[in-house]
Amino acid sequence: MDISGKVAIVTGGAQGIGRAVTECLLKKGARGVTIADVHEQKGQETVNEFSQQYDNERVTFMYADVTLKSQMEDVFRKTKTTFGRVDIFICNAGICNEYEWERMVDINFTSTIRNTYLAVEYMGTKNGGNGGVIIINSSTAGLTQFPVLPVYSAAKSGLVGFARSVAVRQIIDTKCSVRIGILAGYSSLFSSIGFLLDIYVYEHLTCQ
Ligand SMILES: NC(=O)c1ccc[n+]([C@@H]2O[C@H](COP(=O)([O-])OP(=O)(O)OC[C@H]3O[C@@H](n4cnc5c(N)ncnc54)[C@H](O)[C@@H]3O)[C@@H](O)[C@H]2O)c1
Ligand SMILES: CC[C@@H](O)/C=C/C=C\C[C@@H](O)/C=C/C=C/C=C\[C@@H](O)CCCC(=O)O
Repeated sequence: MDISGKVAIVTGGAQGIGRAVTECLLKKGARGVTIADVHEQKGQETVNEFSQQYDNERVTFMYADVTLKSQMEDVFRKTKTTFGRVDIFICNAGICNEYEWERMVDINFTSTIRNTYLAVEYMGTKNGGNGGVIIINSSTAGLTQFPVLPVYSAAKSGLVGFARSVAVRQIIDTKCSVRIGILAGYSSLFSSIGFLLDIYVYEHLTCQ
């Protein structure tokens, strides 16, 4: 995809993968990128750094919790006002915490679906948008079992099922010119998080 002149929203872009994707979009010539994240300090730091490196008119931070519809609506509305359009939605924000599994399902799964529909509403040609691309950040844990992170794995599997089904039916492509894709990355963090998170599963799923 030719990124030049395109406008993107990246959830969870204050740090980690979302930050790297934001930088990649800027390097490839995106006209504007909005980082939507709950980590205000990191978000501002990232924007300050990228503004110096790339051009301060091209990247902006908005405090937004992906689980709150009104805040995400604000993100789409303001991005459109600031940059004139929205072409790319990187649905990346996520947490990994089996102790707070209900919140994890809300952030990693439920909100991703809600915000995908919101993105289609804003980018789709049906409502006067230019069409676009949605990328959902799942995980290899969504393609296979992950014994130490069962709920994380379930939520990420759900995203794969959702994106595949939407893509195969081609509803949003044909009616709205919006394409959907899914990322399923692996990790180099296992040696540290694997041990810590296994404790929860041990406490709750064993009968000893
Ligand atoms: N790191 C990996 O190895 C790996 C591998 C595969 C998939 N993933 C997925 O990639 C995505 C990003 O992972 P990461 O490693 O960069 O994580 P990270 O913790 O470094 O960054 C996640 C970002 O999401 C933000 N965030 C969390 N909850 C939010 C909310 N409710 N609303 C808005 N923003 C919120 C955080 O503030 C943070 O800036 C996640 O969805 C994760 O599941 C990560
Ligand atoms: C959201 C915060 C982020 O930083 C946390 C990421 C947590 C996990 C990374 C995950 O997305 C990748 C998972 C890949 C799993 C693949 C297969 C497993 O079965 C491998 C298990 C390996 C092991 O047990 O050591």
